[in-house]
Parts: sequence; structure tokens; C-alpha cells
Amino acid sequence: MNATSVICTNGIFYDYSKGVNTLTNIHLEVSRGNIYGFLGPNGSGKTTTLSLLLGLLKNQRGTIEILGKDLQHHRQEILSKVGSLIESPSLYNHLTAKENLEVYREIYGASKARLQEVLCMVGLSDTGKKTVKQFSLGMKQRLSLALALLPKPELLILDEPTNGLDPAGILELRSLIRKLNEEEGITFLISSHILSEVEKMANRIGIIYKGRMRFQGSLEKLHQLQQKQSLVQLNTSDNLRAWAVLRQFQAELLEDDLVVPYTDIQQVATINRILVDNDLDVYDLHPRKQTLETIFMALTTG
Ligand SMILES: Nc1ncnc2c1ncn2[C@@H]1O[C@H](COP(=O)(O)OP(=O)(O)OP(=O)(O)O)[C@@H](O)[C@H]1O
Repeated sequence: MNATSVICTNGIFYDYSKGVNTLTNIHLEVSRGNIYGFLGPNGSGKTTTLSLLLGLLKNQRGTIEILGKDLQHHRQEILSKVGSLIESPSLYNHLTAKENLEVYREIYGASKARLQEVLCMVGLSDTGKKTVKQFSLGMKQRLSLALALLPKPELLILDEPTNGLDPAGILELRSLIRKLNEEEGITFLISSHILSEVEKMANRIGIIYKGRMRFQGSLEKLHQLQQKQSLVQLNTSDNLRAWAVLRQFQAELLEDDLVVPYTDIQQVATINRILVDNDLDVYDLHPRKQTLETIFMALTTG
């Protein structure tokens, strides 16, 4: 665990029933200031992992450190600094945003000033007498976030927070998360099964599939993986000679085709020029650019 680590799990295992491995050897590392996007298709183990981090389930093997302390031994202390949105909190439909917060303010022992502060942060300070039953789903989600913010958490754990929101609601929530991260210094761990949603706000990504971590690293590292896997497929008048000419590009001869990895489209033009300059006729040139989505699919399919 390094000094900036906010969450560090070491070899977590969890089974709901004997013989079915729900989580296998999970190493998850979230650093201070991260917006960590925790991605995986349905049933891959995201909620189970988040439940373990929040002490709602108990890991059967491995250790969990949060904010520098072992969760097993410092549960209360840790959880007082962690906010979460894991199951929809029970909002009172017949109460206003402020009244709902008032109920929780007492539980958390937060001040009235803090209540106003969080209402402002989530953009609900002017909803006045409107009760929650008149709120859009996006507004309800922001109110839930306000509840989680009341005790001034250092870390917020959100399980699929954009589920069910319309595009405008998703945009709103995304910019709110970014704002809270930048202005309040809150670290986020956010689960999702949609890469494109997380990609726009996260700076660190973890990908889980069938209970195992398939990738963990910066968004740039995922982009690098994407670039490494982009290939141009070629067919020329003499593929063997073309392969020799393009050796500096790590060209490979695969049955009838020549494939060459590339990182940007300019490189494809250069490859073409080299072939023509070497008196090779190019019959077919087909760049296959990987997208982040195809990389995600490749990591999360059998
Ligand atoms: N209470 C439970 N008892 C038994 N099995 C469970 C329980 N909760 C989850 N599972 C199983 O554990 C696996 C992981 O589920 P989990 O909910 O952690 O995945 P997830 O990635 O959060 O998926 P989703 O996006 O669908 O919520 C799934 O196969 C699921 O069926």
C-alpha cells in the first residue's frame, strides 16, 4: 500500500456458495484524488466487491485497507469517512429535499450549515416546497448523493449511479462527480457496465470479468492497449517481400494476409508509400482500428 492509497485490497476471495467462485484474488488499488471506474458486465462481481469494501459482506480471504487502516479492525472509524450509494437509500417521497436531509442530518450529527452546503453542491437548493415524489430520477439521485455527502466523506463509493437516468441526467451526474472530485477533493469509486459512461470522467479504470480483475490502470494505459491492438491488414503483389520491407513495423505474415500494427492513421499512409516505393502493388489495405469498446469487449468475453 503506498502513501496515497485510499483503497487497497490484497487477494480478496468471496463465494456466496461453496464451489462457486464469485471473486477470485481481487487486487484493487484506488489512490487519493482518483475517479476510479470499476467496469464489468452484469454479474461480474462489482456489487459484491463494493459490498466487501463497505463491510456489508465479509471477505473469506485477503485483506482490505481503506484510508490506511485495516477494514476488519477499524470498521467504524473507516466507514465514518466513506459515503456510499449502493442500494437506493430510502428517500421519503412526501418530504422536500431539505426535509429528507434533515432526517439524516440528525443521524449523522451534521450541522444545519452542512445541510445547506450539500444541497448547494448537488444543485437542489432552489427546489423549495417540491416534494421528492415530484422529482425526476436525476434529482432523486442527486439528493441521494447529498445524503452521502452529509458526513463530509473522503471517499464515495457509487454502485451504477447512472442506471435508469436519461442522457441529460447522466451528463448532470457526471459533471457533479467531477466537480466534487476537483473542488472537494473527494475520491470516487464508481461501478458501471458501460465503458463510454465511465471513460468520460474516470482517470483510473479497473475491469472485472467473472470475478477476476482483467485490467487495472490509468485511462492512458487502456488507450495504449487500444493502440497496440490496432492493425492494418494488407494484400500486395508479393506479400513475402512486403513483409521483409515492413519488418521495422513489426509486420506479420498470416496465411494470405500481411498484418502490421499501427498507432495513428499517418503511419498507415507511410506503410502504403513504402510499399509503392519498393515497386509493390497494393491490392488491399484495410486499417482495423480498435476502439476502447472493442478492447473492453475483448477483456470481458470468454
Ligand atoms: N446474495 C447472493 N447470493 C448468491 N449469489 C449472488 C448473490 N448476489 C450476487 N450473486 C451472484 O454473484 C455474482 C456476482 O454478482 P454481482 O451482483 O456482484 O455482480 P455485478 O457485476 O454487480 O452485476 P450487476 O451489474 O448485474 O449488479 C453473480 O453471478 C450473481 O448472480
